[in-house]
Amino acid sequence: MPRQMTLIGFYKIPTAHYTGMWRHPHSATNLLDPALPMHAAKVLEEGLFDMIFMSDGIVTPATFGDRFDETLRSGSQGALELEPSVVLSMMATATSRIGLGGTMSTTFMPPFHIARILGSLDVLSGGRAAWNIVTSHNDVQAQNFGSDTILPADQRYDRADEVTEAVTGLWSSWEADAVVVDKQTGVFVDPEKVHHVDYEGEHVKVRGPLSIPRSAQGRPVLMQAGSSNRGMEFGARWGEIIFVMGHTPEALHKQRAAMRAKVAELGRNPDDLKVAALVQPIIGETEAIAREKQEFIRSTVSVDAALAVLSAHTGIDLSAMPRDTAVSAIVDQLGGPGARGTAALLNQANDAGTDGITLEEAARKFGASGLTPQVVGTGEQVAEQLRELFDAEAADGFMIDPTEMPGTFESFTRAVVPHLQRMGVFRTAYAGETLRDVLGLPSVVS
Ligand SMILES: Cc1cc2nc3c(=O)[nH]c(=O)nc-3n(C[C@H](O)[C@H](O)[C@H](O)COP(=O)(O)O)c2cc1C
Repeated sequence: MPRQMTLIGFYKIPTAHYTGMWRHPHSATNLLDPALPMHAAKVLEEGLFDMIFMSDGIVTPATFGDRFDETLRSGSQGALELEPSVVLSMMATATSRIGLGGTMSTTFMPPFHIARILGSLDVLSGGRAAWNIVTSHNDVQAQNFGSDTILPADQRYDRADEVTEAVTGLWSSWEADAVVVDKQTGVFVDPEKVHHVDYEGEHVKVRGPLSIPRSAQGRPVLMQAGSSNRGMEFGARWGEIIFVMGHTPEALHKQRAAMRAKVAELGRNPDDLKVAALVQPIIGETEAIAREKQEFIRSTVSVDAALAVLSAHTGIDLSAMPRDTAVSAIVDQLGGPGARGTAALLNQANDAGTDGITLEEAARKFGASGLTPQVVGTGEQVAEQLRELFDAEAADGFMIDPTEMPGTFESFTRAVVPHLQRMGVFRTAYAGETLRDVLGLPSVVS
């Protein structure tokens, strides 16, 4: 079978990367009704997506003007953040095949907690869970978890290695056939097939075993999105799906090749890694309608809301900075935790213009898509652009960044997926029951 594309839907409320998503006339308003995430998951399952994914920021962003006011007032990213595993559990009950990806931070969550929550989701969903492993970014997050400051980035990744070793150890603490449940003999679980983990690192310590058996797919799929050298090293060791952001096909191709090379260096098969690029599709009945939609999105960006998100991402309070400051001048200041990826993206956006862009122009771009590349056109044209990126090996698949919730998922499923299928780059039926089967990833034995 020819190489098949991986598709992941980014479920995020009130907004994903387009700061005005919740205000879009086609977006739902029942944001706290479980019917909304359940519907979104069902729509993506109809479109045979590999997974629905939820990120988690674990803080109300408050860098802009040193207050959370603009974030909350404008409903920009982080204004509302439901705990992913709870929402994913509801999605699980509404679906039977689609993967369920959730984010948990290795910096703040103990390994037993992570292993148990995602392990439970994995067991109860029939082997459909995935863990987006993040190390978090800043002190304000740490302040929600009992510390004044966050560990330095490299130490966070050292801790993440230990937490992931412990979590995967816990997920392996029950042998596959440990559960007996034989009413005749009265044996519930074979204790010979359940083992302590006795993990002891510099940062974490856990005895185990886990209090739940293995899932149908052995353990949840591991996802990651590091962009620093240390982050990529971590991703190469653990990642089965890696998220990337790139402004050009060349930049994406380079990132994918670099990740595959690092994976191979560690003795893993690079084909066991799916590199998923973020894209924001804008789909119209005609190309002209799609362009109008793109312009509508651009024109409804709030510069303050975008600057609030950008401030949170870079760790720099951009509230008092003159709007006509050249972006190149700001990029030079971006050295803080979590800022490198944003700085690199701003540089790419900047390079796209001949004279460079101002802070206000950057905020308008950032507020429309978070600098995620927009893919604009009819369903067929969007499918064609994705197929080109896929065929050029710029990515193994895509994370679909919505501009309307759940409208983007509905139009993508109905207008784009059939063309991808016709082109032979996307499945026409789910292969197998578990997420690992669907992704074509090896099952976990040990
Ligand atoms: C698509 C995508 C989703 C991400 N989701 C989260 C998230 O939910 N929570 C989080 O703290 N960081 C998230 N990140 C940030 C990454 O985990 C990572 O920290 C960032 O890309 C910077 O890389 P570095 O950690 O190597 O510096 C995400 C990044 C991308 C590209």
